This record gives sequence, structure tokens and C-alpha cells, in this order.
Amino acid sequence: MKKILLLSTGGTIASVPGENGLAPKMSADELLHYLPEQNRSYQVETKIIMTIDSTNMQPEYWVTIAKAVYEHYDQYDGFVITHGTDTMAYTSAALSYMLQNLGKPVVITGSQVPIMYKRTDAKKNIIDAIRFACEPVGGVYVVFDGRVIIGTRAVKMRTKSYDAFESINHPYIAYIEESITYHHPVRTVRSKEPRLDCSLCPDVFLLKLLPGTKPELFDYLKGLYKGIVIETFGSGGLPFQERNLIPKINELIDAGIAVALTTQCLEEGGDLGLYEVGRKVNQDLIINSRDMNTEAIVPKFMWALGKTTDLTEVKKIMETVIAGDTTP
Ligand SMILES: NC(=O)C[C@H](N)C(=O)O
Repeated sequence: MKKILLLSTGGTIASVPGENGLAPKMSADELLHYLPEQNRSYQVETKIIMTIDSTNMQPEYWVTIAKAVYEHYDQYDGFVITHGTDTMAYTSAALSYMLQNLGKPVVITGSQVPIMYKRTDAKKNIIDAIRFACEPVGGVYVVFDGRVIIGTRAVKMRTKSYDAFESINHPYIAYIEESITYHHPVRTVRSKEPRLDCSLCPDVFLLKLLPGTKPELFDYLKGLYKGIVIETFGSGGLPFQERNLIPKINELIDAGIAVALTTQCLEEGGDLGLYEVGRKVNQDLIINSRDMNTEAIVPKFMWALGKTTDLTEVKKIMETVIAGDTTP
């Protein structure tokens, strides 16, 4: 019989209505009590890690979650983490970097509707997550609405519908119905020991450009952050007429701040070399995020900057494919 550890962190799934609206209150044990009794081929044990709305998630809490999995790694066959949906994709990506060489599944799930409500999606999602946590695969996964997504590729697309998450720039791994049907192969490392690598520098900023972004903004950011992710237009376009951002970005790099460029387009990634507007920045040190999702770029950047402040090294880590985060 498979032994699974269910770790709860809060979210809508564990929320109850109160005077100020929905707030997470339930423990992992209470969540489990809502599941129908069935002839289970698994045994689930529980542990509360935290009880927060995932809006309040912090990089330091990702470390707490990673450590909880790592500390119990040998005692269980798989792990399920219940989590709020709003920042679930950031957490799943963060865990994908911090938990290396996984030979067992770490599955994150949540729900759009609290488990105590009649029309909840929580029961299905938890049962699906437990079922996938029994599979002989390693790595971090998001299981939601019957779909399995690798941890670095999930994006929350919808605020209300049950199919909140999509796998962006990567195929779905599997679909969970009566049985689990795989659609994409997963590589499981069994020969190596799992490794906890949770060096994190939280000083990362994310900037979405708009027509008219003020270059002076970067002077302010320079003193506050060690890494800046810029969501550019289209394939990597940065404005260089009127409010010219290029000198400011090069100044940041000269000051030792790492700059990663990505695109505001959700699908197909950026290509900095394509247009004149993308080629004008310091090509040697600017980080090209290609088709990584922002939810993965941010924790990866924190993780890379937690190891080194050498911009060449940071660029190397960021541009290395890890846990399927970029299309090679
Ligand atoms: N559906 C949810 O879980 C949303 C909730 N605000 C959270 O992220 O914790």
C-alpha cells in the first residue's frame, strides 16, 4: 500500500465563510474527513504547514514547504500539498528548483470552491492529486481539474472556472479520469539522492511595460532589487524612442543588477534577436527567458541570485533548462 503525506497550506480549498469573507481555517486532517470513504489502495497521513490565503505567500514560505517535503522524503511514497490557487504556480515552480533529483511525485492542488460547499471541486482535485502521488514518477506537478502539469509550466488562467490552470508552452503530462492517461513522458531520477537547494534571494522585481513607461523608474529600482524581470512587448521589444529605456537597462546591468527579459505574450516565448527594438540592450549579460513562464522566471531568478551575484553566472543558471521550464 502506498503511503502519501498530505501537507496543507491553506487556500480556498480550506476556507470557510466568515464576517470578512472566505478565509482558510481547515487543517489537512479536516480536509481529509470530507473525502468519501472508499476502498483505498493508499494510506494518507497529514501535516499542517501553514494556513494562509496564497495571496499572502512569501518566498521564505516556499522554503518551509520544500523543507517539509524533504524532511519526510524517506517515509512516504508521494506528497500532496494543498494550496491556494492564486500563487500556486509560483510555489510549484519554486519547489521544482528547490527540490532536485526527485524520485517521487510532489503534487500541488487546490480548488476554486471551498471543500465545505456542495458544488466544490476540492474533493475531486484532492483525490486526483493523491492518485497521481501514487504514480511511479518523480518531480513537482500541479494536478487540477483532471489535468497534470509539470511544476514549472502551470499558469492560473481563470479566476472562477474549475479549469483554472493550463499548461503553457509545454504539453500536459497526463489526464486523470477513471484511469491515468499519460500524454507526455516524464523522466524520473532514481539513481541520485534528492537534494534540497533552497538558497533564495527575494530581491526580485517584476515590471510589465506599457506604452509610456518612465525610464526614471529604473533609478528607483536600482537601489531596491538585485534582479529585475521585464515583461517586454511581443518577441522582446523595449521602447527606445521618446521614453528610451535602453540606457537605463544598460545602467542597471553596469551597476550589477541582473535583468531578465520575457514577453507579455503567454505563448511561444520571446526572441530578442528578431527586431531592432529587441537588440539594443547589453546582449552579453541580459537574460533571455525564452518561453519560460513568468511564474517560473521569478522563483528561478530568486534561486539563482541566492547562489551568486556574478551576472555571467546568474545568466548561465537562468538560461539552463531546469525541470522542463524552457523548450530546449
Ligand atoms: N482559489 C483559491 O485558492 C484562491 C485563494 N485566494 C488563494 O489563492 O488562496
